[in-house]
Amino acid sequence: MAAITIPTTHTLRTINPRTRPWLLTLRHFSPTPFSLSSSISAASISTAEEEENSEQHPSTPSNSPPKPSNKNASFYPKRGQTLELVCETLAFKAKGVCKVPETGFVLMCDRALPGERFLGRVTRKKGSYAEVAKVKTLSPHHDAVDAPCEYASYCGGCKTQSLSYEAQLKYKEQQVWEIMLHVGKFSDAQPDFLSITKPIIPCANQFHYRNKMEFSFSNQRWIPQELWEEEQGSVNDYALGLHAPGFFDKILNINKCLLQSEPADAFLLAVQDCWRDQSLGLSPYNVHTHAGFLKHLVIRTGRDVQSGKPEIMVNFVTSAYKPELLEPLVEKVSAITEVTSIVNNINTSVGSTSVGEKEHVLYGKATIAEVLRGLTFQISANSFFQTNTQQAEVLYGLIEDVAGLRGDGSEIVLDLFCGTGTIGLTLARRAKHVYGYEVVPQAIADARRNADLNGICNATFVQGDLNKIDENFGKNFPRPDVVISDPNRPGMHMKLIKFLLKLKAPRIVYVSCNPATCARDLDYLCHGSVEQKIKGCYKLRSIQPVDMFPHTPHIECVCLLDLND
Ligand SMILES: C[S@@+](CC[C@H](N)C(=O)[O-])C[C@H]1O[C@@H](n2cnc3c(N)ncnc32)[C@H](O)[C@@H]1O
Repeated sequence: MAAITIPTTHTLRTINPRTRPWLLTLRHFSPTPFSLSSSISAASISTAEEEENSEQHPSTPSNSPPKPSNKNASFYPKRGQTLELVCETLAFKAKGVCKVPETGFVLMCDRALPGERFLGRVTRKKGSYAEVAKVKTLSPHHDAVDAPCEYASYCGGCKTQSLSYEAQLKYKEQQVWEIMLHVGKFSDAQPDFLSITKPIIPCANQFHYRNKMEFSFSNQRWIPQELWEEEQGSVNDYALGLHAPGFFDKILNINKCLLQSEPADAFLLAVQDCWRDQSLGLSPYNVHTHAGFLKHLVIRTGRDVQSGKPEIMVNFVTSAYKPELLEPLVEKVSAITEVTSIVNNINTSVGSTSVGEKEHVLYGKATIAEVLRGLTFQISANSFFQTNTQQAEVLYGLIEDVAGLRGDGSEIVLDLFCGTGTIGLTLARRAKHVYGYEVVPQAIADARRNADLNGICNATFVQGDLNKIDENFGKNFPRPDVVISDPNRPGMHMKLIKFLLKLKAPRIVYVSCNPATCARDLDYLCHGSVEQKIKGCYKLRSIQPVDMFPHTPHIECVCLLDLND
């Protein structure tokens, strides 16, 4: 670890947030028809999960990519063509944006970083832009630093480890700005836009910040081309690790991950040391043939709330319930001091999800504990809990600030997508009552238990699918003073947006882990949509990006909306 230079929080906070010089560069970008902005809106909402959801939002930018302009029609790359390119900036999901000289045609390249000159092969044409795969770097990117992780150049987890942290922050902030303009349809000509979009809050710990990591087992270890020679003659083809970028069936074997907690890293190594032992007779799951037993290993780190010592929860996800098969492995790893819980989720589906249809406790407790904003939370294996505990303190502090509760115990809070109740329970201390809604039954059970555990009596948690609400939704709680909405990546369903526009709560705090769907939903809430027959009635007061996940493309935002007068 000595090789990692971690900038101090102090240094990071001295990036001058007020001047934000990148804004000048950005303004130069915007007037071209095939600017970064059009590529962002075209490429923005495209994870499988989100595509599934996109039917609800026929006008999402992903469904209507901008038409090529005449200027760009003069150049249209052919699939398989190799081009020499320079990456100009980073767009959403940390895709490198390049332009063909003279025509300005946009090409997006995964893992190309700003300033990098490289050869790229056109892999896909997507209407107004094309995607390229990097073939060879010709000269390195700007703001380059040595990536401390040995897997950084081929692991699907981190994409920007070799970019200085200051530069990562700059591009994240820039992406939020661009998305709010081009997807959210807010205007930077609006005099207060600069004060509405707040500077990104850096993460104090840039390594070992994750309290949860999910690794996959595979019977076919993926070896990157660079390592072919080195790995020749490897005895075992089995892998336990992370996906190669863009592949569901290629697993890179990983012995340590600099993003997860140090105890979790030691635990991973211990599992790696024994799971292939032939005497155990354990087979990894094959995603093609669907044969095999071990699917995923999920490691969660919490702490003993009394001593503060780290505790580990292990979740073995298997294709069948065969506790006798797992027994020898469980015996070995339960000897590790930090391990306080081992559960087994049984997932018989052919999909790659780690959530089981059934869960069995194999050792210790069924939950793990964590302390957040002075409250204790018990978390089950399948319940959502913010993955970066330390930065969650910062995030929840912000949410509390913008929620602006008077603190006299007179106000009602509606906590949508409440998970284990963390946000609602931190606000309950200042509210009259909190009503939380969440789809995962285990998370609701955790939320209720967490309320009891912390002696909170003014919170009600209800299990339900917020994508399937009907006209009865809203009849079981009084009109809220503040709505907190913290959806997962697909954002809010149109039914929920329509409900909120009818409910007209004075204030909405929208917490988002996907700026593209966030911008789309803010557009609906503020500007409405002729297509959706909705009239916006909110005014955007602030957008605060928060970096919860250094070295990855993920960006969290806390947005405040006030009801129009
Ligand atoms: C980003 S998490 C936020 C959880 C919580 N607010 C927190 O900070 O820990 C999103 C939550 O939404 C839940 N969720 C996803 N889809 C949902 C749906 N259709 N209806 C209700 N809850 C849903 C997930 O299970 C998850 O707990």
